[in-house]
Amino acid sequence: MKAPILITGGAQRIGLAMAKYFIEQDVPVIITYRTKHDAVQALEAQGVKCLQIDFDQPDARDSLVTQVKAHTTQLRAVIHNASSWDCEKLNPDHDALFDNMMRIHAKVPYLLNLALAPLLEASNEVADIIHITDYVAEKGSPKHIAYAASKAALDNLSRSFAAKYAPQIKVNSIAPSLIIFNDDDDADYRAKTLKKSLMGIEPGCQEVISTIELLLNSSYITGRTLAVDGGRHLK
Ligand SMILES: NC(=O)C1=CN([C@@H]2O[C@H](COP(=O)(O)OP(=O)(O)OC[C@H]3O[C@@H](n4cnc5c(N)ncnc54)[C@H](OP(=O)(O)O)[C@@H]3O)[C@@H](O)[C@H]2O)C=CC1
Ligand SMILES: Nc1nc2c(c(=O)[nH]1)N=C([C@H](O)[C@@H](O)CO)CN2
Repeated sequence: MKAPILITGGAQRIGLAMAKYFIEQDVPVIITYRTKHDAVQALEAQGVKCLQIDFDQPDARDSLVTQVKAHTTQLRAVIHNASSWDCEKLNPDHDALFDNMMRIHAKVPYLLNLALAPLLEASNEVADIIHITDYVAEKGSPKHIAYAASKAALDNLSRSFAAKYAPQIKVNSIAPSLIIFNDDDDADYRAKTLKKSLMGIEPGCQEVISTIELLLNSSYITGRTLAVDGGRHLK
């Protein structure tokens, strides 16, 4: 029996695409979800262990670790995908915004990596931790200041945990720019965003999945950040 992959925020969009991909590859999957999207029922029918976890709740991390340990004795990978793309304009309580961004993007991955390491080390092959960050971790973002800073913190965790857990566990970041739009993104925003990269496309979830597979299949890449950004840094 293969060891499962844990994906946080797996009930919609990129996280859901990851879960569906690994199910198709006959890899056991555990997801966390906050909102019970329609997809959760379908995932459960396909054998995915779906855990309702709101990381803003104080007992969330302990509850997740307890439930994961009750479900499996080993993990093949943990993919920290759950995220809140909040901004200063929509959240005038900047004190709370900063704490919320740091919690979901840095504190939760930090504490889960420490708590779940024994399960990853029990894997019968080299295991992986993958942090899904963002291009703006490198560049910053005047409209998503706290978000970008929290993603930069998450990116830095890759280097510390890579050094701490090698050689049994590899730890890397994937730093996407535009992957998929949100349904409420209007035509003007879409056109403006597409122009920000050299490739000028909305690549879709498979772009991230292919990068995850590259990391899972590598025996050597660790402590690194793989940019998936269409050459945005050169525009
Ligand atoms: N989409 C894109 O183009 C890009 C995405 N990224 C990164 O890729 C990853 C996936 O992106 P995308 O699929 O768009 O992500 P989403 O914005 O769809 O968020 C993914 C999930 O995270 C969950 N989540 C948010 N806050 C919490 C919380 N406090 N507790 C538990 N779950 C929570 C959400 O739950 P709920 O459904 O309840 O809201 C949601 O289902 C993210 O890390 C994102 O930052 C980076 C650059 C571009
Ligand atoms: N949690 C999320 N993070 C990000 C999202 C998103 O929808 N959810 N979207 C983006 C944008 O696509 C941006 O990369 C381009 O405008 C960034 N992060």
